[in-house]
Amino acid sequence: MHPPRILLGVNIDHVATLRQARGTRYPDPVQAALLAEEAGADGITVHPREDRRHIQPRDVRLIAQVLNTRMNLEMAITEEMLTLAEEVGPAHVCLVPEKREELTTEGGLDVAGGFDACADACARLGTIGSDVSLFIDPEPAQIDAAVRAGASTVELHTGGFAEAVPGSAAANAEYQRLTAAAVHAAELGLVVNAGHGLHYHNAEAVAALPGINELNIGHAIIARALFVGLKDAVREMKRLIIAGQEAGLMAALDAHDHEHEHEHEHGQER
Ligand SMILES: CC(=O)[C@@H](O)[C@H](O)COP(=O)(O)O
Ligand SMILES: NCC(=O)COP(=O)(O)O
Repeated sequence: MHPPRILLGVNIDHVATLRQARGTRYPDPVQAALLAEEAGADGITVHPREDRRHIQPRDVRLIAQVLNTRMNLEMAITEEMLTLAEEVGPAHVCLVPEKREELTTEGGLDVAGGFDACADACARLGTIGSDVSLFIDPEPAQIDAAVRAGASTVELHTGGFAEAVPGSAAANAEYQRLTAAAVHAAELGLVVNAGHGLHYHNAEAVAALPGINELNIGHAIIARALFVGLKDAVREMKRLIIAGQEAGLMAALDAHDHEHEHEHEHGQER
């Protein structure tokens, strides 16, 4: 049976980055969210940061009122953000680590190290009906802790893979790490998403990882939109990740057939 088609969550933070750079009213992330949906986005991701560098709480409130798909609210575990989540009631919340001085999210949430805060946030967000995801490095200990904390989903941080030189030993090692993590998380019953730093040259490979439910992609799509328009940028990314998922499924089938042939040959030798 064919698994469900891979989903694309479009992160629109960087529409707001451009607006905040000049303090104008445009470009409007609300408009971006609706255009992305029209082009086939399966969900819209927003990450209001403590320093308000891009998406503002007001954007989050407005977007929540007009979305036709679902909101994935990325947030640090702070009282202010938990209160915002309770107010807007997003379908999904992804808990992320946050540092003011970072250019972008540098690592995954340390669920094992900050277990009580994560488990409390999962329980609190569960009461408003949000599915809670934890944005983690592709490490078995973090995946195990995510299950214990009560999360339904993990988002594997793909930054290590995205930043490695394509085709290098480091990129291959990161890819193996992501593969093992995706398998491990799925075996534990978690929904497995992935994201961060993905673009038009690496997202297909990540979509081919086993059992990926959704990729969340922002910066590259908004950047591409400058040249081709937001709708085409979303459509292109969607085509790429669906092709990646298909390629991953074909490769898994080939590997499975190969294994059976091997077993058969060895069986006959005995
Ligand atoms: C948590 C995560 O993966 C980030 O990708 C985030 O949503 C991007 O944040 P910035 O765009 O603020 O770097
Ligand atoms: N969680 C990842 C995300 O929302 C998008 O990250 P990026 O594509 O902007 O790096």
